[in-house]
Amino acid sequence: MIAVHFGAGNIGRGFIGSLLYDSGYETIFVDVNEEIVDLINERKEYQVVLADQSKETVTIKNVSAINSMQDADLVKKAIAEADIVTTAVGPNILPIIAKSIQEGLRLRLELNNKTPLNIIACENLIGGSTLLKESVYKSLSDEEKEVFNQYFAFPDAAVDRIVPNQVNEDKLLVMVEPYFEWVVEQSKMVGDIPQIEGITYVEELNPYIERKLFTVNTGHAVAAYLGYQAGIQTIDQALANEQIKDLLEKTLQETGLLLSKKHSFDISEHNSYIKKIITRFLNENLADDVTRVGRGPLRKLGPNDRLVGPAKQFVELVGSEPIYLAKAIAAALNYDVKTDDEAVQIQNLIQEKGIEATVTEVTKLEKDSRLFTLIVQQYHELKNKQ
Ligand SMILES: NC(=O)C1=CN([C@@H]2O[C@H](COP(=O)(O)OP(=O)(O)OC[C@H]3O[C@@H](n4cnc5c(N)ncnc54)[C@H](O)[C@@H]3O)[C@@H](O)[C@H]2O)C=CC1
Ligand SMILES: O=P(O)(O)OC[C@H]1O[C@](O)(CO)[C@@H](O)[C@@H]1O
Repeated sequence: MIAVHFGAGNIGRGFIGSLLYDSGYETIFVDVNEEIVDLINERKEYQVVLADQSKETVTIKNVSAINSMQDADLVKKAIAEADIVTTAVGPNILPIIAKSIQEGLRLRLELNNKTPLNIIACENLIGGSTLLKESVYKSLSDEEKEVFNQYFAFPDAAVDRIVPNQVNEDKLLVMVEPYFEWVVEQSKMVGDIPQIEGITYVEELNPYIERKLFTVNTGHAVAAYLGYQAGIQTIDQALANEQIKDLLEKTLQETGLLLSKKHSFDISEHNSYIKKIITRFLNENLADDVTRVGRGPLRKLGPNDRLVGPAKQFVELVGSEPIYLAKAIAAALNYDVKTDDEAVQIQNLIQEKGIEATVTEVTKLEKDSRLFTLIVQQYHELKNKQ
């Protein structure tokens, strides 16, 4: 069985690649990083180390890699023969890889490979595979769309495993947290369901992806932005700060209230989920940099992402003001890491147009709506304290 996986980075090698190997797949990574591609092809294996006291190490074999900048034809051929295609490249890269995927799927049909194929985007966003599908389908004729619909599917997924920036001498080795969760929407799949150890198949993904994005990723973002503001370097150190931990817990109470209302989650079960996540953040073996977790604030402040997404729904469903989410949004707006292009863009916007126009542009919230006003107010409060 062949898996083609786009993105041989932290999640690609440390999570998806590892589960594919455990399940008997030969994995062909597709990446643009020449050094990583060459190393994978040279060694045909790499190691994954658990970030706990055991430091258990597993060797992932049956791997090779293609440099999509140099060997576009090989990528197409690999897709034409694949049994599954997965991605972990980052949401902004999905439209870029869509062209290779489209060409690979076309070649597959030309070669008369009629085996149904599922393409799963393993990214931190709601509807990642759906977004990829839209990009792949953009330039197809109506006739081609029909044929594609018959043989190919793009089931959405939620992936959860913390894999920090790697600082190892061995460039292929990845240190990962022991915990992982990979949930895939079975109702949107075609053909036989891939037997991959570790995937949980569900009929409807929305409750799972919202639970994960609005708890793990919201909580992580709060720790990152408040940690950065306090001059703290890593997530575990941010949580050692009582004030930050308290604000994080209060923010997750807000998202928890919303989630339990919307998806009828049992409150005490959800509180245990929150506790478990906070314990994961406290893992000092990860030494997870606040600037990795806070990266891309423009995306993270998007209308449906981990901060503004739950804040909007909180106003609608709970009917009161999500004060702690608003504080986190204000901290994200104030995140000014010079090496992060999106943080620089936000700071330039604030400089040029002011905070109100920036909130409108970045969050797409209606000006002077209840949430908009709350965020602007929290931003001014934060600036007054600095
Ligand atoms: N690191 C983590 O803990 C988690 C990350 N994710 C998600 O997984 C995705 C990947 O994140 P990471 O692995 O951390 O990032 P990463 O930066 O380690 O890996 C991304 C990889 O994609 C490659 N890439 C970039 N452009 C490409 C292109 N055009 N074609 C093929 N490959 C390309 C990069 O060279 C890199 O190797 C993101 O969407 C992230 O939100 C999800 C859960 C956990
Ligand atoms: O990968 P993103 O979306 O930039 O955000 C970082 C987040 O993703 C993770 O890497 C994994 O869920 C978390 O560590 C963090 O919440």
